[in-house]
Amino acid sequence: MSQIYDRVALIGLGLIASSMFWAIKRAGLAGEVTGYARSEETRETARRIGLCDKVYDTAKDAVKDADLVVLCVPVGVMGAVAADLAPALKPGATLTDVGSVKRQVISDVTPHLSDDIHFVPAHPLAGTEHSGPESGFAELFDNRWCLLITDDTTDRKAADDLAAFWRGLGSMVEEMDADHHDLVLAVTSHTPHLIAYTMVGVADDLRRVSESEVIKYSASGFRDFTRIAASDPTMWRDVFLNNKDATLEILGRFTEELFALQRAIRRGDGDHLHAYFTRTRAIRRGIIEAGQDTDAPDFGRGKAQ
Ligand SMILES: NC(=O)c1ccc[n+]([C@@H]2O[C@H](COP(=O)([O-])OP(=O)(O)OC[C@H]3O[C@@H](n4cnc5c(N)ncnc54)[C@H](O)[C@@H]3O)[C@@H](O)[C@H]2O)c1
Ligand SMILES: O=C(O)C(=O)C[C@]1(C(=O)O)C=C[C@@H](O)C=C1
Repeated sequence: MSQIYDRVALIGLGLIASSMFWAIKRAGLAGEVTGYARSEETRETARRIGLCDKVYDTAKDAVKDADLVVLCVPVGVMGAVAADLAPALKPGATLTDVGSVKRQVISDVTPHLSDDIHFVPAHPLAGTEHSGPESGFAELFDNRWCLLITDDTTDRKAADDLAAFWRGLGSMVEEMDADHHDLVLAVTSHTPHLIAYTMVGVADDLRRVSESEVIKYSASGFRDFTRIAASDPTMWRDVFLNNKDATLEILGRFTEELFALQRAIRRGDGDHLHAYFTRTRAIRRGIIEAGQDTDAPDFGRGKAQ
């Protein structure tokens, strides 16, 4: 892979930014990578572990002269962070983000940008339950999708360069519009996270099942739930507050299905349960046949079942 940008700035040095940094270096995609983190402690950690060629104390200094600026902060603060650094952006630069929600981020960020900045939002569909500057690794994006959000106002060269950059980071790239992205992710990521949070909360509430039993016997399905439910609370609070409509829509459908299954159990309607589980098994097999089970069951490195 060859260099795509002279200078890339990473804003917010957590899991995604640190993984991007190591993957940029692995592929030689940028001449120089600068970074900014809000807390002094994170900046110190970044300097200690060699995360970024240079770590700056302000976002404005980090983005100066950057050809690509990547916002890697929680969805709820994207607008405020963009407002802070926008005056220092180089004319003609591309601004992107990695937020898990797109429509709200676009409405929060766009008003702060002048016409000579090309904003191309993105979302890598890859993560772990870990966060912070020391949690990243170069392989995080390998063979995972990265969705670029484009429409007829998107600068074509900026989007094509960003797509090449994400391919260089290891991802497969597809373009999508923001509303569709938010609906798809509500189905495949956001609502499943809420369900995992709930199930772990239920187990915790159930005093008749002791904590040690929950730990001892959670070898399979529930263990995956506990991993998901260990994800960063700030990130996920922001996801739900900023993808409200799509999540509520999918959650409504989910509860209807759950009630139907509950009724089938109460009535002893085995045919209903069997037919339902047969349908869902076919979906799982379809995912495996499509070769997209790179992260299950133990995210990232598990073998497909
Ligand atoms: N973790 C995942 O699985 C995953 C996957 C894809 C996309 N994302 C998205 O990527 C973004 C970053 O997530 P992450 O997992 O790297 O989180 P993280 O918690 O590891 O890192 C986020 C960083 O942003 C910093 N930050 C928070 N508020 C800030 C502010 N006001 N100003 C400056 N910095 C601030 C935090 O200190 C932290 O260093 C989020 O928008 C998230 O939705 C996460
Ligand atoms: O494997 C995980 O930890 C994830 O949940 C990653 C995951 C996902 O739901 O697939 C989580 C949020 C993101 O925005 C993208 C990816």
